[in-house]
Amino acid sequence: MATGRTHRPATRSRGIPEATVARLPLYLRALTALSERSVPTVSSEELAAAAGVNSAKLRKDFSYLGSYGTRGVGYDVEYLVYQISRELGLTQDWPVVIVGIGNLGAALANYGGFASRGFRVAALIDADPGLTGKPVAGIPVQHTDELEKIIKDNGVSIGVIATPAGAAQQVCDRLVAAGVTSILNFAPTVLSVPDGVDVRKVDLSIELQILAFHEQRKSGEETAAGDGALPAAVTPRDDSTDQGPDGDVPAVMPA
Ligand SMILES: NC(=O)c1ccc[n+]([C@@H]2O[C@H](COP(=O)([O-])OP(=O)(O)OC[C@H]3O[C@@H](n4cnc5c(N)ncnc54)[C@H](O)[C@@H]3O)[C@@H](O)[C@H]2O)c1
Repeated sequence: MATGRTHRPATRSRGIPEATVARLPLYLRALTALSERSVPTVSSEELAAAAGVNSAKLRKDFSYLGSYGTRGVGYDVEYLVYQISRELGLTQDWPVVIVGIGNLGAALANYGGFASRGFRVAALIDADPGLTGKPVAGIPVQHTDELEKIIKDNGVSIGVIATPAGAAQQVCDRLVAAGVTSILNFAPTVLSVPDGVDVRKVDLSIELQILAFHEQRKSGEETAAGDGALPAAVTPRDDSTDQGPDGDVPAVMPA
């Protein structure tokens, strides 16, 4: 559920659009579930439904991979798993460091889903000397003094930041200077990075705010429907009557 942007052009150098890249993990998750059930082939419609994507978009996405499926048979599940994994760079092991081993960092360290997807937690790093040497998820926490050495020794290119917002930029700068080129940022702050460094931001509160917006809109529509009126989004506007008492235009949310 990563949100945010990567510092990359909209189309990757190999011609795969960034929006397609963002959907590949959705296909992979659906395909992995089919593979676990030993399903040999899948139609574009079935896979699109399982991934929550429109089937025409799926076919277009797969054409970038050179995968067109077989008419009447569909796509070979195992081969597509391999193709997408290869395209996403998941056929190799990616050592990851997590910086900031508080509530969130510890939860991430304990998350089994990283390893099963080829992301090995190589080290846990925290500035609190009281945590140094303490095992979290079986891995002893190391002090930030060791950050550069840890990155170099483990060949780490992906860093996860789970520190307070105030420390995140400084941690990011150190990670980048040490050779990290991809950052997953959980701290609620915008990070500045040089060209060539990808940042993805995860922010649950932003996701919740977007849901709140939709909830508000839905309840507005229900109220309007309950009143026997059309939902606000489709209520025809009558500019002669919808001015508020002091001339303000009432807040009607456009569709
Ligand atoms: N993205 C999300 O959806 C989401 C959800 C929860 C929390 N958060 C954010 O994640 C961060 C961590 O939250 P938490 O609840 O785990 O906080 P926490 O206070 O439990 O843990 C923060 C840890 O960072 C360490 N730290 C502080 N400065 C550091 C530095 N310079 N270098 C290395 N480590 C340092 C602290 O010692 C502490 O162990 C916060 O920024 C919080 O806002 C984001």
